[in-house]
Amino acid sequence: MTEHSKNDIFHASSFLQGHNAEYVEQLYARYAADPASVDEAWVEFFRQLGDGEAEVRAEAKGPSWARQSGFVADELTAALTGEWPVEEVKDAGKKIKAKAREKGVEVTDDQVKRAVLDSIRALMLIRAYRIRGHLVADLDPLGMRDQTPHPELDPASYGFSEADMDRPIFIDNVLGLQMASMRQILDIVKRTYCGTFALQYMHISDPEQAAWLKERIEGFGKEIQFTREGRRAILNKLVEAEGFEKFLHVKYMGTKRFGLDGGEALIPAMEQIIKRGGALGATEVVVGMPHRGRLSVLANVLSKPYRAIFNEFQGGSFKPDDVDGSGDVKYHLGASSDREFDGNIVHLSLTANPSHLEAVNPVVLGKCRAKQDQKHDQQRISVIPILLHGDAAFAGQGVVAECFGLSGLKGHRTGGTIHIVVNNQIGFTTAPHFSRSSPYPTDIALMVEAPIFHVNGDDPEAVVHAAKVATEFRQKFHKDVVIDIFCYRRFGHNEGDEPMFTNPIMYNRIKKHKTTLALYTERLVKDGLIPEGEIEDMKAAFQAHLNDEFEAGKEFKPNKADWLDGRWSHLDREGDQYQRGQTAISAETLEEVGRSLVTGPEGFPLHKTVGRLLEAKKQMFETGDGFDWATAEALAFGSLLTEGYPVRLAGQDSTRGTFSQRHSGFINQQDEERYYPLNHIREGQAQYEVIDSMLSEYAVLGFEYGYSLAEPNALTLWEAQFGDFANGAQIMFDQFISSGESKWLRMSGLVMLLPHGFEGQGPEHSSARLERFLQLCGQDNWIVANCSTPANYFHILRRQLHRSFRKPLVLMTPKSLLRHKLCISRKEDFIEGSSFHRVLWDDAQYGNSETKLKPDSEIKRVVMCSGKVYYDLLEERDARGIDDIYLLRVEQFYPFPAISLVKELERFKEAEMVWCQEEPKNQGAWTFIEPNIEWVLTRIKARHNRPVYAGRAASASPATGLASQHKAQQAALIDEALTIEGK
Ligand SMILES: Cc1ncc(C[n+]2csc(CCOP(=O)(O)OP(=O)(O)O)c2C)c(N)n1
Ligand SMILES: [Mg+2]
Repeated sequence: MTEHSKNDIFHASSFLQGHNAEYVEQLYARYAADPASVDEAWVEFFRQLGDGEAEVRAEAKGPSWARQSGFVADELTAALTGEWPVEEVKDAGKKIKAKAREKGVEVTDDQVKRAVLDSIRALMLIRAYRIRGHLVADLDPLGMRDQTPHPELDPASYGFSEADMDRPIFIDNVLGLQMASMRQILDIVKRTYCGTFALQYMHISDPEQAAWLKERIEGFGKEIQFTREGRRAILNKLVEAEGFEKFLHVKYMGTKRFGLDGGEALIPAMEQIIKRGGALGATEVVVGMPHRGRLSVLANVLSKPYRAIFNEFQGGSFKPDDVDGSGDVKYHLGASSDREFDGNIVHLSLTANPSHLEAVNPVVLGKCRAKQDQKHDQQRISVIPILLHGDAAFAGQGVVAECFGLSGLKGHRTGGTIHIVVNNQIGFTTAPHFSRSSPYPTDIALMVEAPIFHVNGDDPEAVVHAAKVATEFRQKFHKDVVIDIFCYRRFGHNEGDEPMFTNPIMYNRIKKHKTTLALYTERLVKDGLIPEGEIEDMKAAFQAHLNDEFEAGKEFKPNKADWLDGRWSHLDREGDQYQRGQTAISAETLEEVGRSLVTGPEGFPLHKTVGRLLEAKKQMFETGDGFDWATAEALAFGSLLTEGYPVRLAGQDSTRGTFSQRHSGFINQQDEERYYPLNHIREGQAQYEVIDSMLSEYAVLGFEYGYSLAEPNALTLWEAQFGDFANGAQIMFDQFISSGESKWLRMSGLVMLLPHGFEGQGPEHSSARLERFLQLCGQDNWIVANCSTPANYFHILRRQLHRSFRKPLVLMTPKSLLRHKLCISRKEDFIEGSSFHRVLWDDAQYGNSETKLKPDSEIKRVVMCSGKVYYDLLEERDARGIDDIYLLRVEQFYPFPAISLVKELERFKEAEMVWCQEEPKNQGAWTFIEPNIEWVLTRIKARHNRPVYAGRAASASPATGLASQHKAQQAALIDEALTIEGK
């Protein structure tokens, strides 16, 4: 083939993707004129016609493409395989004619050509429907969607006029038929792809998945069919969904409930997922959802008693009176229950969430992952996550994309989420063309090649069918699926809102539009399934039931808060925050963990530097001294593992550690296999999982928080690459981690490791914004700490699991201290007799410093500080030979160690009190700690009853980017802290 013709074909192929019929003509003409020059062109051509991307990419040669595309002429196939000498190809027409003649039919050249063209064009049209049929499908109950006919779906674009509609066309079993007329073909593809059920799947490159979906919906006998009972069940659910909202509308007119009116088909769809999921191995479903329809889901899917909901409307609480907690509005609350379908029991839970749309998604996924891990379910079919979304939020909130990003990753996958978009075609007051750039709100799901079922919410059977196929797909392929329920919102955004201000055209239509239930009833009456009038009895019976529940709601009292059930039953929410917990380990355990840390498998090809690190570690264990930060961490992890507590650490590059300090997986330098020493401590130990996470903070932190909500008996940690980046996950800190227990009575023992410290790396690699976390402290909601020794880090980690309650731990972690010669601990600091210290004494007091301090009564100044700056102060004080300044470290900021400080500062009643920090004055601990220290000083009646500040001046940015400026500032603040005026 000449270069010239290759180019031609290349261009022609790209035309073909636009289904350019002219190209077909050209190719045919070229073939007829000179078969030898176009044999490869045919190959290209068939490739273009192949069903699905996979075939396009397949390396198989011509015949398979030809067959898959349903091409007609055996002769052409043979030509491509070389079974036929190419010269004979031009006789193909003659052969066809001869074959026809044998059957007594005379066929002209034109007829041969037309038959070939018909086949090719028909297949092109069928493929176009598979790809784009959904664009013109009957999805919008309001009929407002742009329905401009699409040229690729128009038979005329392929040369078929009305006169060509009825002759038979060979389509080689595509659509399940050997032959079909264009009229029949159109009928089938329109019913399959353009009805009230429209599957978008041609973006899926996995051939098995695409073929499964196609098989499931395409061809004869694949129409949506429900049994009588199935249809009645749908009707019943619609009666409940509509009746519940109507009841609330009457009883609590104008009270916010974010009604589902217009999207009622959601309820039978969820039922179907639970039912089908249960039949396919699920025993648990975890749901996350926004405000819209939440009360209906609680009542009609999770079976929360109607009376409990009515009681909340009447001002009642969701929790017993004797339980503390600030509570939350009723449309944010979680719930759980067991449902049974066909003998399969499925436990359902709805995760509590804040207003922040979509923020709950990663939390739900983390919970599911924990539950799957507890069931040792590698396939992840036993627990299904369902996430519900509004159309505007799904398109707009970035965390949605982040969660799709997590969906296929080893450390974060959950076997596929079933997403349901309640696509009411509006977000508050904003119409879709203002709120997204893509045709559908679901287009974000294309990124993971999830199948997307677009369905018309006024055809509940289509919706339930989609739910069924979606669930089957998820259980089979363990992958995300999306159901996009096109519907509408009958009233305003909430019940006090007037939609006519902003959307009069839509709302004028809605006013005239019958409800989903009314339309479905008409359909069932028409089909003779229910007698006319019966629906009124059904509705009345349901309203009567609600009335009884309403009365019962007046007296309803929640008798039990459920936060300490199951895996939490050994815990106590009111535990004393001063508990130390048994955090020391035995010398034997220390040795045992140590052995695993320094030994890889025989002959394991380690990186040279890692080998040296292991040698250094060996030294630590041999001498019982010099334990560094990373080793202390590994000791904490390892000892917990031996006690049966799994450890799960996720963060960017966490296996190695951002600062090359952790190396908790040994990497085989030949094949990159990973060996995790912490998983080889002893038989029967718990598992260590370290995850190099996706480059996200928001979703990954949310996921780990979710994990910790479902698993109190594991150490779950999230690590920021640098503490600064944690602010990308601010919603998680504000809305969930700091306040979740108070709002929703849900404890979490999550640990957040945030590298922090001013080492001259510039504005973005210095500060973890300690001040933000301190500002959120209240009601013992979490622990905020900044440890300065490896051993204290070890103890605070272990303490997470060795107290009778769980609290999130926000930990500033070091960078330069990872390798600081003074930042080391000794064996005694880990074993019996040791524990966590909220405040730490001056090293001179331990004899760890060259300075011999004067007696307490002669100490002139106490410099209090936290974290890395302590070592700067220590080194400088010792260098200057100062002996009347005492350095006191605050290791835990919150809960504030008031009792410990009273005890320590009482020793220095006459001394000046200084708070020294590296952070600018408007940042760091200063504004938090100043009043706290003042309280302590007043309490002990100290001479100086307010602390003095020594640190950087207030600043817009956390740190300077100029190394010289950093040095000067750092030297100045140390000097300020260590200089006593008038001395
Ligand atoms: C992150 C966030 N931004 C803004 C809001 C305020 N808000 C609440 S509902 C809503 C509209 C949501 O529209 P959509 O997602 O389509 O759900 P619908 O209410 O239509 O069911 C907005 C903007 C919010 N709750 N969360
Ligand atoms: Mg909406």
